[in-house]
Amino acid sequence: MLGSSKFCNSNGSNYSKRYPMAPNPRVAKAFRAMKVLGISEEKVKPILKNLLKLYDKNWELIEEENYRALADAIFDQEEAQVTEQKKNTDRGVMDEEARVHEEPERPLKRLRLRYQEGHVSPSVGNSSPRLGGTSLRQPKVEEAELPETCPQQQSQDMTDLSQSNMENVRAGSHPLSPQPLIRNKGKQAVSHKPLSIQERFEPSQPDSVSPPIRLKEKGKEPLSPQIAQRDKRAFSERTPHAVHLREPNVDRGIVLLMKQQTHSSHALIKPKDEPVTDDMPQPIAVIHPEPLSKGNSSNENGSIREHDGFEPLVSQSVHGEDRNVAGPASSRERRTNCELVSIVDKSPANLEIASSPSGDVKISLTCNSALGRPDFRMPSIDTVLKMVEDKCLRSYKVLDPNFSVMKLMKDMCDCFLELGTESANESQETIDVTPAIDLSKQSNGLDALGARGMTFGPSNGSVDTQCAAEASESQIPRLPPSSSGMDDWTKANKDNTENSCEIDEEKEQTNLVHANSHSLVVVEQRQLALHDVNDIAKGQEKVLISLVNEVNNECLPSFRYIPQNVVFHNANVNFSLAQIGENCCLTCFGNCLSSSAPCACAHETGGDFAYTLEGLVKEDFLEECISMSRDPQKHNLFYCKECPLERSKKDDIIEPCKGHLVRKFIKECWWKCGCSKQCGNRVVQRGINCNLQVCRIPEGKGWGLRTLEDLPKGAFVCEYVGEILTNAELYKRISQSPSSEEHAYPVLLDANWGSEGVLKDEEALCLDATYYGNVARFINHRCFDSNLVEIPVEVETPDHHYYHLAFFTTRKVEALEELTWDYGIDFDDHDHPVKAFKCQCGSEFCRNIKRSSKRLV
Ligand SMILES: C[S@@+](CC[C@H](N)C(=O)[O-])C[C@H]1O[C@@H](n2cnc3c(N)ncnc32)[C@H](O)[C@@H]1O
Repeated sequence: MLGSSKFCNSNGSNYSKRYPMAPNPRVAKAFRAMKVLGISEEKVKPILKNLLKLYDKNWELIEEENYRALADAIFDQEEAQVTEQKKNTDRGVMDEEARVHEEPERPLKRLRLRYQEGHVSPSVGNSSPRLGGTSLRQPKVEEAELPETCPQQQSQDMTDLSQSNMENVRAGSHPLSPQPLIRNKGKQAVSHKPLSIQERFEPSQPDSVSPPIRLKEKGKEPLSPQIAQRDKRAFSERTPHAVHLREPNVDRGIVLLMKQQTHSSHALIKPKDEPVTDDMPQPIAVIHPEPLSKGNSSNENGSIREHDGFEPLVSQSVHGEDRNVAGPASSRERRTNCELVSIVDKSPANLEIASSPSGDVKISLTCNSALGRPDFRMPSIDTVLKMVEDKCLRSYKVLDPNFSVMKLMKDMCDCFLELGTESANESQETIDVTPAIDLSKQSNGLDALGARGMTFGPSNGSVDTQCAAEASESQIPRLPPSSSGMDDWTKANKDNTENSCEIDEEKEQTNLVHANSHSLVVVEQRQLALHDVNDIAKGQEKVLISLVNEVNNECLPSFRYIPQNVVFHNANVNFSLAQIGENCCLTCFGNCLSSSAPCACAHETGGDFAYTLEGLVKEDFLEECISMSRDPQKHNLFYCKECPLERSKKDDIIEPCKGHLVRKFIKECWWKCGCSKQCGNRVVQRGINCNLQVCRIPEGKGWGLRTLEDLPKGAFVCEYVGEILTNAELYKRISQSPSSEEHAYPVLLDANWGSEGVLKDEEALCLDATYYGNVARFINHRCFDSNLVEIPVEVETPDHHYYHLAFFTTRKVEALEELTWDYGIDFDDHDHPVKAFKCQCGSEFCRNIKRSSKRLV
């Protein structure tokens, strides 16, 4: 309940008397709030009235931050009166600095200071004299750190200004001549008129001494019409110099602006018109992490806070000794000559760094009400702030005599540009997977172009220490536990454009984790990428892989192109590199294929190499592989005692193993061998070498892959690349997938299961190219007489749990022929987690058709 005293003004008069009607409770509350600050009702009333008028009765603006606007307006008026009085008594104008120090802090001011202190970045805050730190020193400003000019960008910026801001400009406009602008990370100084350091930092004239930058008091200026006008003028001074730098493809901007030196005849560029307001720190940087759509400068209440762009929510000033390189101590009050200015209506959040050459620094973050807008993406500001904090602020010891505001500003711009660049790259590129073992970097590695290897490696500490360092030199792509591919994948919105078929992806981000043997995990945020019709691999392969659709308007399914396998989190692909050394052909030399005695790698293929000198798979080896594929029953089938596949189904009763082919492996030489990187026993690891094209297949098979050149029999085409998963992981994935048809891209790595006892779940691996894959994910199935055959290829490890699955031609293939392989599907197995499709392979031996006709009969 409200006591009567709360309704009394300082004179004891009662509201009910003053207001015959019941007093507006908001008015009463305002009076009460001011009373707490020791301000009488009498004083409050006229100002409140004015404010209500000014804010068009928008009480929220008056009430916010505990009636800050009201209190500020009252203090401003008081200040104006005091100044007037002082003038009248002919005591001269007191320097504002002195006044600030002499004035006891009024209650609200103290409150505000505390508030501001609490929000200041720690590094700067710590240096604050208020917080017991030492004074900031005069920053050393180097010529090289001074910014460039860019008149075009100025004009660009002008067009970027919102209508309301333009009105501000018009209201108090005093256009200034073009100023040097910060560009190109602020490194080089390019001005219309080259200026010497002296010109930039000549001492101020005594009468132009401005007060030291003090804590910015939000809401202080624009509360009275005059003050509002002053703020407009301040804005007008800035806008002509604002430059809105935009990163290509990045919807964010940095607005850079040179602040004109206004007080001194030795100013950087002499002002012709308006002086700069003395009492506000001059922002040197305002970062716009995410500009919003044009033309909306209102906050959610529909009101426009014109000054928000210049008045930081948080700020800190630190006073320092004078360390001016070019002038005496009096120059401490001068301001730095450059600033970055926000365009309020476009930016939901601004980061400002303001300083004076005397070392006063203000860092502020302003978040306006645009935060609630759907197009506002908060993570970016977090990222920006964190980066700025880490890279700039923490690394700056502001007490360091070498501290330079210009350097700080430059670093900050660098951070921001870096972020912008990263973002631009993200939006353009497909996934960038660093090979786990970058063979090209090894001492006797492969040729730079061709060197490839599997991208898995030690991750659970089971790696021999001798080799761990080698392995950990590069990162091992692993998918994070949280990323189940399917879970993380957002189906792309499809958008057809005239000459391209692009995935207009949602802003979904998927993580790819690179882990190394030290379990260092780096999570990379990647956005889905557009497919480039000229090269869906986007330069990740040695050759371009183009894309055409001459059949319909459909676009490629959403996936990320990876040139090498990546490890999904549970897959156990650890192996001991040391073991490889033991059996490896350390003594081989040059090209193993032309050596008189085959090296140890040939043991795997019966003492003879699988490749010809031309790099083709030898006829007999190839034919055996083809035969295995076409007629598995004629070959060695292995039946597990307890099949990991059946186990993965998680049925109550584990069904008997259906059998696995015991396949023939090719073992390639690699960097541990003594041979050269041109050794002919290195084929698959060199990657795709022929001209391939992803194209739409008319016969209802969706997309397919074709060759654009004639290929001889036994030629390597590509390997099947995807995520390395355990079968358990795959089954889980499939069961969680809305449609098993979506999951049409797994292949089992069971070629060596027969040589094992009971396989552990984590040893039963497969490749899934649904979400991450290479060009092989487009190869369609053909029963029996396909023109490709898959051959297991061992490169890095004798551990046959993991291997490369490589495709070689089964015959001569002509240019433009579709490439196919026999998936080995049993079309009668309705128990299989991946639903079989209705085969359209067109082969006269189609197993699907046969079965249908049998049934009909
Ligand atoms: C590895 S993908 C091949 C690329 C796929 N066509 C696409 O558009 O992305 C396998 C899927 O392609 C389709 N497919 C492959 N071979 C097929 C065939 N012979 N007949 C019908 N559909 C086939 C099936 O939908 C199958 O699940």
